[in-house]
Amino acid sequence: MRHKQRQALDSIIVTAEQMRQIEGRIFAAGMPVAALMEKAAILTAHSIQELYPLSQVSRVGILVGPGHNGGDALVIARELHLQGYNICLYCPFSQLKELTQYHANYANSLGICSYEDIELLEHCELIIDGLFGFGLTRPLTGIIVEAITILNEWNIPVISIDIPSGLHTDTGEVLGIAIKATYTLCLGLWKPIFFQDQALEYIGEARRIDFGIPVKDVRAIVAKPFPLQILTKTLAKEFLPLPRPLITHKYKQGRLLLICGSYRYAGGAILTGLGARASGVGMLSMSVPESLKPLLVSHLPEALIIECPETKTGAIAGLSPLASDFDQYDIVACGPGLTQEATNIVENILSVPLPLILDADGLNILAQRVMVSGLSRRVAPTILTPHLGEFKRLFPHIADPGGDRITAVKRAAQESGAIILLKGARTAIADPHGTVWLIPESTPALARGGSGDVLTGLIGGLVAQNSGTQEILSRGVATAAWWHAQAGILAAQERTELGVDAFTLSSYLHRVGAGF
Ligand SMILES: NC(=O)C1=CN([C@@H]2O[C@H](COP(=O)(O)OP(=O)(O)OC[C@H]3O[C@@H](n4cnc5c(N)ncnc54)[C@H](O)[C@@H]3O)[C@@H](O)[C@H]2O)[C@@H](O)CC1
Ligand SMILES: Nc1ncnc2c1ncn2[C@@H]1O[C@H](COP(=O)(O)OP(=O)(O)O)[C@@H](O)[C@H]1O
Ligand SMILES: [K+]
Repeated sequence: MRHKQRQALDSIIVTAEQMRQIEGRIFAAGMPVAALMEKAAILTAHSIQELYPLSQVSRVGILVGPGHNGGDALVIARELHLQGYNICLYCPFSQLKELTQYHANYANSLGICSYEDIELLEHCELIIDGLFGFGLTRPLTGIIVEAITILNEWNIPVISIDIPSGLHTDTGEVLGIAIKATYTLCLGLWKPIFFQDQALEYIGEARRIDFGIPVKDVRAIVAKPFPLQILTKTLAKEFLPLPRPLITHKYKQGRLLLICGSYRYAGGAILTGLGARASGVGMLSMSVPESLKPLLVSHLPEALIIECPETKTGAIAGLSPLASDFDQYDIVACGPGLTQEATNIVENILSVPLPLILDADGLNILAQRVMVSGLSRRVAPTILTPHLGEFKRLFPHIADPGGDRITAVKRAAQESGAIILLKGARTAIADPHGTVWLIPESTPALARGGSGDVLTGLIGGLVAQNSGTQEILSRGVATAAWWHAQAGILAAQERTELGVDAFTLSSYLHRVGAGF
């Protein structure tokens, strides 16, 4: 049980303020500050030694800041020195926090040299960045900016302690300038920065150092349901409808209606259908313009393809009676490849009393008609899956979603009453109650036309098999996004990042489940 609770810390994200409060509880309960620093820094030193053993690297430059990030750096400096590494420190600050000053004095007594000129570290084979951690709130200036500018131009691997110095812990914003790390060793608990697109190129590869923060202290500060959560493999596994019940039938395994496609964007409909197919959904129906029916049947023979009357240019003009019998479905997904001509389809579908996913042109039409504010009046939940461009059109007043994406998606969900999935390198999913799910890893191989269509079908098919409260629904959406990203990673490993077209991606989806 306690092991499971510890494991749960893998999926929690805390803000800088929450981290401060958790730390505060530990200190108030009697843990000496120096002892906690020692625990965290010793484990960090071990990780550094694993990554860069003495057999490969001997000259190590360590950047020491004025606060406890600098204190960690000095404990690491001492340990690596004692192990035989050749250490030199860069510390341009005259005032250090008391504990940091003690460690600086001791490092000095061991004969570890310390410089105020960054150029003297140029011949190091590894740099450890302990300038600033989650205590940084104001922009860097002066000599530190110059030092980081020089350092970022060197071709030396950098390990950042806790976070790359110069980044805001919560938003991932660059405060003046920031260190570009090769690895970042996150101390204790994951922070939002690790899931903010704008910070990713500074973080490099991220690892968490679990130095034994008591679960009860985390629980006391971050109440359930946790406001920021990572969709881990364990959580995804719990949600996938595997194994299937022995006694079941197709109508019990989810009934999904996709409304998609046009003469212009016929491929989008196929890809959405293939995403849905991979979800294992029991019964897939697809409403498409009538002239596309033969094409869709040839690609998705198992699906019920419902032909709809079409406009002169080949967009859906209206839903046929079969597609309008909404008792037959558990969920509807609408949008990929519709074109903006299908305005009345989107307007009408909003009044259907079923969970509804809107993507692509579904979103564009929603934005154009300024219908977002009406979503909260829907009797069933709505799921919007915008990329950044679509998000800006839907929520033009929400400040710079390219910056602090986590806050932006949370606000959008709270304002609209919909579940919002904001696509990106780290896709974020927010529900109207304030929970945000983050997808911890993905691949730029997915940045290709059509991969979003596959995602829409996959979400629809998965959620159709396990719909329920809004909480369950948002977790289902997040699980589908995790699944999609994992399939991308798997495909990119085998075929390089250039080999993951959307059709190929859809053919890798089933292999993710097979790996469980
Ligand atoms: N969370 C935890 O439980 C633990 C945290 N530890 C370390 O403590 C760090 C946080 O330490 P602190 O709160 O001391 O903060 P930091 O070490 O992150 O930096 C804050 C210090 O930098 C100064 N400062 C802030 N902005 C500045 C600027 N623009 N220019 C120059 N100086 C500036 C502040 O006056 C303060 O002294 C973490 O990142 C981590 O490395 C560890 O020691 C062990 C345990
Ligand atoms: N740099 C990236 N890293 C990881 N995933 C990405 C990246 N860029 C895009 N993606 C993913 O690819 C998909 C693209 O979707 P979208 O833009 O809707 O494409 P389309 O509409 O052409 O199908 C999303 O799931 C998104 O998260
Ligand atoms: K740092």
